[in-house]
Amino acid sequence: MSNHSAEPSVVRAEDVRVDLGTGPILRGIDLQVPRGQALALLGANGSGKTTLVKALIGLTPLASGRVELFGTDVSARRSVPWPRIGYVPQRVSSSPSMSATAEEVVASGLLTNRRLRPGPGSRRQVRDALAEMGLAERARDSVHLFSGGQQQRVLIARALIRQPDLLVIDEPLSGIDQASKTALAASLRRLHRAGTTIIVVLHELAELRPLIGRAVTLAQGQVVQDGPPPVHQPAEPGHHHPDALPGTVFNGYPVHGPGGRR
Ligand SMILES: Nc1ncnc2c1ncn2[C@@H]1O[C@H](COP(=O)(O)OP(=O)(O)OP(=O)(O)O)[C@@H](O)[C@H]1O
Repeated sequence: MSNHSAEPSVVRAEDVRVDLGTGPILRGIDLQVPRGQALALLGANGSGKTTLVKALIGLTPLASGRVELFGTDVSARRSVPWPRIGYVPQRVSSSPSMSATAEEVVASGLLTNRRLRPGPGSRRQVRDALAEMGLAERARDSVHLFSGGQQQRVLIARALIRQPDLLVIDEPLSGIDQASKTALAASLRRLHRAGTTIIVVLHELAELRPLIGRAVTLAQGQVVQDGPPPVHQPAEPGHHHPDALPGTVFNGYPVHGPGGRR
């Protein structure tokens, strides 16, 4: 990985631990994300992906450790640079057992609007953001009429409206229609080319594979793999591909195939 020592990393997490409920959810997380990187956070259900992205942007308190955003310590959660962050929480309907709370959805709007009063150019910005997500024609329609994928794109447009330096998206591909997946992948590629740092929580790389430069895999609250995106990935996280060669790694897990097989 190249060393961007001239400027602070967009994200720098050191030995992060998060405790929720009865025990540790994340342990010993070290993560540096340089400017302009498109990073996928992979891992099985419950491995801690959502908790990690929320900890990185100050929405979940740390039990110990430290997080810096753009060189500023945000561990105390008082100095999170909201205007530079676009956050799109996990869709409620994509995960009924671990749905985003109303607070989280509201927080995502706060991150977007806290320092911005709608000004003379705001309508244009809204239209531009919706157009970016392929929804220019739907600007005046009520979102409860939208498909899940369209609603997801509206949320992303809300995160994009002020052109954040860091975009954090939780499971954008889950349960959305193919047109929305394609539109989303194209939009994220454009943002990446424009220099936006992107952290995206995914079950599988799928349509976003061409975008992703680095994949970090979590298992049971710890980083178990960090590097270029895996070449092959099983459809079901945590399941080994039947053609896996011994000693290879799929989705972050070493594959121990049968002895003499090549
Ligand atoms: N507020 C909470 N209180 C107690 N436990 C929690 C809380 N939030 C998450 N957890 C637990 O922390 C673990 C990690 O959850 P998290 O949502 O971060 O995982 P994930 O990798 O994003 O999973 P998924 O892919 O299902 O969204 C799970 O065991 C979950 O039950």
